[in-house]
Amino acid sequence: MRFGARNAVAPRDGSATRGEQSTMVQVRDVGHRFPGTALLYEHVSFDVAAGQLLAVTGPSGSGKSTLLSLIAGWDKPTLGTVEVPRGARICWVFQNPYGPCYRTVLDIASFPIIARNVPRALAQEQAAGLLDDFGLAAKVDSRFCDLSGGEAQRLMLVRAICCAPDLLLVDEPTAQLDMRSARQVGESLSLLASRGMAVIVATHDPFVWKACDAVVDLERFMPLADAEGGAHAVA
Ligand SMILES: Nc1ncnc2c1ncn2[C@@H]1O[C@H](COP(=O)(O)OP(=O)(O)OP(=O)(O)O)[C@@H](O)[C@H]1O
Repeated sequence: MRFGARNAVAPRDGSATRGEQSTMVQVRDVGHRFPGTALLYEHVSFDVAAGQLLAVTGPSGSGKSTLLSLIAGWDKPTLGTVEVPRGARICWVFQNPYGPCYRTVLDIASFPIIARNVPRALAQEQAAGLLDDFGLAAKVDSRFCDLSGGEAQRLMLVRAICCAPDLLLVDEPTAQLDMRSARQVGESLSLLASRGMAVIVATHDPFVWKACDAVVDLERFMPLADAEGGAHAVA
């Protein structure tokens, strides 16, 4: 699929038209530079609706993580606008899985649910169901530090769902994973989107691209590429 930079990401199941979907992120004509540096990119425009999975790719240093932080509201774009509905819950999954070594997988996953005042037994039941969905049923009693890299990354995704976000931002989730684990993470991200959240993942990984509704390649938005004939988003 190839689409113009201003178009919405295609509906996941093809059933809804663009107007019927709730837009979670609207990026319009965005360009960004840090003080004293050149523009990383310009004229970046796309929408992401609830239930959609979008990859942001580009060479190292092209500004993938920076774009996520503009969407999260941590930074303001130098040019253009980024809009996320007021009150939307945003969750960020970092590149390196992190957790307390001696806590169990079930403890780590259920904590955000317990923190919303759900009784512990019910929270653990909900978390256990999600861990099962993400292939971690056999690991519920394992300690965090005994998990493989892929398992730990999938636990971070489960934990993110347990925070009940509307928008999930995921930064390079497969950087240290083998192909099988990378494919599993791609499938897990797709599962998250199918449950109704908007998911944006910064990634170089073709296994993750495959799972996505669309891919925005920042290389096409670098000022030089623009001078050579215009910017596009591709999928
Ligand atoms: N606060 C900052 N001040 C100045 N420059 C910055 C700042 N944050 C990031 N940069 C620079 O902006 C560029 C884009 O960084 P960013 O981390 O967004 O790239 P990336 O595409 O995610 O890279 P990678 O794939 O290597 O993780 C880099 O050259 C980086 O050094």
